[in-house]
Amino acid sequence: MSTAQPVPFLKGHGTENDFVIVPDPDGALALDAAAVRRLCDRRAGVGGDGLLRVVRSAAHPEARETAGDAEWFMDYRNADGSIAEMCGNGVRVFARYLHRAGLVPPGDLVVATRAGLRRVHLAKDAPTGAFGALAAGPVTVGMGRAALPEGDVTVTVGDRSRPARHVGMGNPHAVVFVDDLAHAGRLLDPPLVTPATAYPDGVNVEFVVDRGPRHVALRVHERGSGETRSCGTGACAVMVAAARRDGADPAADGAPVTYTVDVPGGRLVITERPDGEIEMTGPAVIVAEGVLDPAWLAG
Ligand SMILES: N[C@@H](CCC[C@H](N)C(=O)O)C(=O)O
Repeated sequence: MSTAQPVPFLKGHGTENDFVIVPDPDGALALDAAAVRRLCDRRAGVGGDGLLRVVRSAAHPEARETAGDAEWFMDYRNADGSIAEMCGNGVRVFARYLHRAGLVPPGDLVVATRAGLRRVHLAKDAPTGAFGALAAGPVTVGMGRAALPEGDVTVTVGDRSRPARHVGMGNPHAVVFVDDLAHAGRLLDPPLVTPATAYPDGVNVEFVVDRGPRHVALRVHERGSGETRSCGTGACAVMVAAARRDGADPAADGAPVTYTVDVPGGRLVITERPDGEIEMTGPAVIVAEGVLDPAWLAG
């Protein structure tokens, strides 16, 4: 990327899935994969599981057509610089940033993502922070509908192979039910997922245990980021896979179903409605802001 000016940034997280936030309203920054990797580097950079570039939809070629419905586009990148369609924790943090920056009022807003439009609700009566903006409090996101492609998928970690459920949440997921989250091992390397043709663009893998009635816990290995402390789209994929396994299908039952999904970095509450829409509620926190040295960023 090239710029002579200091570049503002913020750091935030949602259930400890952490992000570098780069406001770029006019789409002026050419933020390439190398710059994203530098920013997300936990030792030599700011550090994050991913990066949220905040761009006006009208200023981004992938979002221009949706500018009438959503003023802002979430340009999400994984820590390795790759592009992803959607980030569930990220979109809550993105909305928190927009409000903190005075770009949207609390209440409802629509954010454009590569997976389509996402409706976000920022609670109006949440606690106020030092800058007079909503500092905390839950954020609810309409995450769209899950896709449940047919076909068997297998996930292998070490010498152990297990069946998995393929769930699409705008991005790809393989959900594996296990007896003990420790059995997933250290998850330093991406689990092997077969057949490879099921996921031509890679996959996020969630390992899930039961905690109680309609209450599960997960660990996740994210495509492009490694093991993270949370994944919002992954939690939604897990919720749907757990509901079907438990015999709950809101479209057939005519009643919503809600699961609590614990992640290493906190808790998400997820509801699937009879029309198939999935709503996720969880925290979104901005922890710092500053400026980047343009010379460092240029590499
Ligand atoms: N952590 C995110 C998902 C980020 C994208 C993912 N790694 C992918 O490549 O699909 C979330 O909260 O959903």
